[in-house]
Amino acid sequence: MTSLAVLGVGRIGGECAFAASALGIVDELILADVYEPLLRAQVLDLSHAPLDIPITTDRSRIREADICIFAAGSPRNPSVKTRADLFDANLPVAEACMKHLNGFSGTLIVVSNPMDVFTYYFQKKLQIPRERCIGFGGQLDSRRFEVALRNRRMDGDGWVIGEHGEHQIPLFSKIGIPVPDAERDAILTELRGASMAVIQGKGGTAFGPALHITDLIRMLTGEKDATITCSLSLEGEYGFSGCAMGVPARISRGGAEVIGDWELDQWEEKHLHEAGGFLQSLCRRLDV
Ligand SMILES: NC(=O)c1ccc[n+]([C@@H]2O[C@H](COP(=O)([O-])OP(=O)(O)OC[C@H]3O[C@@H](n4cnc5c(N)ncnc54)[C@H](O)[C@@H]3O)[C@@H](O)[C@H]2O)c1
Ligand SMILES: O=C(O)C[C@H](O)C(=O)O
Repeated sequence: MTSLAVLGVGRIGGECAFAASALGIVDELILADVYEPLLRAQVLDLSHAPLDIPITTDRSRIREADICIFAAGSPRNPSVKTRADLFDANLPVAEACMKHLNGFSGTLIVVSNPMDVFTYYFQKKLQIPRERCIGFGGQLDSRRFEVALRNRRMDGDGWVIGEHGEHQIPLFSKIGIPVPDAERDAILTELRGASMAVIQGKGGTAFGPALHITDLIRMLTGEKDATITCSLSLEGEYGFSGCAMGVPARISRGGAEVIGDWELDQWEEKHLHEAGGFLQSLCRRLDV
């Protein structure tokens, strides 16, 4: 039995609730949103699907959930340049959602942006083990990197670490062929704009993140073990603490275990240094 709570059932939260139920990987949904008409509509729409899944909107049940997705708060629109620009808009939302999570002992998947910042915020505020407070974004960024490589007829595993945002770092050293710095920079620029192209065309990203998140849920329920990149509070790994950041991690039923010994090349080290400094400065603004 796996119960999934979703805090914020807008575009991505709603899509995750639907995908996880349709794929049969959760047995109960606990849905919450401040906008009651949307919440009612999502429950109704799901109940009209040929799915046999109990759905509750009783917020007091969130803290009992096995897995909770935090997807509440504002998304970007074309005039919001970076995910970090959502900090001021979404911090009060995270603060408001804290009350539903007091005593939570499951695994929190943080989706709302700036995702790395809220991963750190919830892990520290809730004092849950860092293995059980996982920021989602690395799987999506890594996939986008693979697509960019494929479009250039370069095959290889696309690993992306760092911030889920402008300071993301595609790991060119892991694809097995040398890529000159100028081409790395061009690909990085393309990756920074990858989701904005979706936001401009359809208002927000949904299919990509939702299916990666269901995959993460499968790992957390023990259906499969895998190595992915995700955001975790760091305790000195890669030279950083005082922030959460995308790093390689082994995911299993126990949660996410940081893999701290991946070797990076000079270009990657330089970008990682900038990413860590940037996230540390954002996290210092939190009252944790
Ligand atoms: N990490 C990722 O890869 C990723 C992918 C997609 C979206 N996002 C982020 O997820 C967040 C949500 O995006 P979206 O497109 O679903 O936006 P959305 O506007 O469609 O949905 C957000 C929902 O949050 C609800 N909400 C606001 N305050 C709340 C509160 N205090 N309690 C409960 N619900 C509350 C709103 O009513 C709304 O329904 C954004 O910050 C977006 O940037 C991250
Ligand atoms: O880019 C965004 O604002 C949404 C999300 O973080 C994404 O990467 O799809």
